[in-house]
Amino acid sequence: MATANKNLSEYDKATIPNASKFRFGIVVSEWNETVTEGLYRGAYEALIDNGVAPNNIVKWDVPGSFELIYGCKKMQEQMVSAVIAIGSVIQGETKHFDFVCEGVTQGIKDLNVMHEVPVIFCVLTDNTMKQALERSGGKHGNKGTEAAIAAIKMAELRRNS
Ligand SMILES: Nc1c(NC[C@H](O)[C@H](O)[C@H](O)CO)[nH]c(=O)[nH]c1=O
Ligand SMILES: CC(=O)[C@@H](O)COP(=O)(O)O
Repeated sequence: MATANKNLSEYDKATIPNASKFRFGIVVSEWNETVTEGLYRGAYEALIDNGVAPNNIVKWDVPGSFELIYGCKKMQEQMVSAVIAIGSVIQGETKHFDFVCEGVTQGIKDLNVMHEVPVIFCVLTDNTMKQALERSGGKHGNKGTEAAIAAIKMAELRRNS
């Protein structure tokens, strides 16, 4: 289903585990900061809405989405239940977009394979700034909210497995 056919911010609280026992690390790219800070707000608010204490949310900033890989690796070493990687990659004039997107995708996948702490992929890969803004608190909702719910569910799965 395309994002255009669903609102990224919608969730049924009755289906979400209580997250008061969890601690989350959020690593945020500074590239396209208007977008990434909007994603962070969505994630933070959803975690709080589901019982996470403010002092159990740790935020680190990194220069760009490619640095999310190293930042999330180091965040996994903290005492956290799950990590959320937040970035916004927007197509420019060259193929750099393709390499950044592929590199970050593979890097975050590798972190999930190699280490115990789940890393949630909250990296927008858009053709335009308009698309990115629409998915970070605009008409399509907020992918940060979606990522926070995924983080809670994966933290619960890790706790029970
Ligand atoms: N163009 C975008 C970048 N590029 C920067 C890279 O992520 C990286 O920081 C640089 O190559 C140094 O290693 N990053 C984004 O997050 N979004 C972009 O649109
Ligand atoms: C994703 C990028 O690195 C890209 O936005 C950079 O723009 P350009 O391809 O025009 O150098």
